[in-house]
Amino acid sequence: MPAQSSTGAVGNRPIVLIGPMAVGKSAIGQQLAQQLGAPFVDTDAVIVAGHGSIADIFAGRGERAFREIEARAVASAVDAAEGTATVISLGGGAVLDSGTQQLIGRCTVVYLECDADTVAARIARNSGRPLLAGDAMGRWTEMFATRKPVYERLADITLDVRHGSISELGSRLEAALHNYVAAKQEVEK
Ligand SMILES: Nc1ncnc2c1ncn2[C@@H]1O[C@H](COP(=O)(O)OP(=O)(O)OP(=O)(O)O)[C@@H](O)[C@H]1O
Ligand SMILES: O=C(O)C1=C[C@@H](O)[C@@H](O)[C@H](O)C1
Ligand SMILES: [Mg+2]
Repeated sequence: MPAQSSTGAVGNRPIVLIGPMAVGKSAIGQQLAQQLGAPFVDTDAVIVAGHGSIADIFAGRGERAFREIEARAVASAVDAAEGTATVISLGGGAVLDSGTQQLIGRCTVVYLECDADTVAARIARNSGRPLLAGDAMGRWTEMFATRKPVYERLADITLDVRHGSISELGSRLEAALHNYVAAKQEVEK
């Protein structure tokens, strides 16, 4: 039995993780990539590597500039991943951009579904998320209410991440991807 599963069973499209802040996009994305033996890209990390901390970009250049940088980072990541099962974790607000919404139509989009109770402890330890400054939980809840319909509309797969460790959720996501790809192949026959 091989230690890692083949990426073939999860298709040859980039796998894009979306969802609100602190839901686990980066952690579960990295876990999934490791399981699949696939490349992993975290677009927030790409932005930080190229432009400095997200908090500094927001403070110095504003959210609008951040969103422009973010849209370019997502487009480059998706372009570079074309034809492969590269796992790409987006920032929580990346899908608000209409170009990004269109672009990830070429990918398998996974929405990590969560609730305020599950993320509360992680948000309380918040650091480096400028949009959660002040009343972090209030801000998270407000943003989630606005963004939830967008996440739901873009999702090919929805994974409930309210229970389970990062490695358990990685395994559940891999199984969900197998089912999704098999069902798609059946329809295309
Ligand atoms: N299922 C889980 N169990 C325990 N801890 C978790 C779980 N999922 C995520 N975490 C932890 O919660 C924190 C936030 O997770 P992560 O950074 O992956 O969120 P994110 O969705 O990428 O957030 P952002 O939108 O800000 O990038 C991290 O410390 C991560 O290790
Ligand atoms: O939800 C958001 O708007 C954000 C989420 C983070 O991943 C970062 O991209 C940034 O802090 C903004
Ligand atoms: Mg992240």
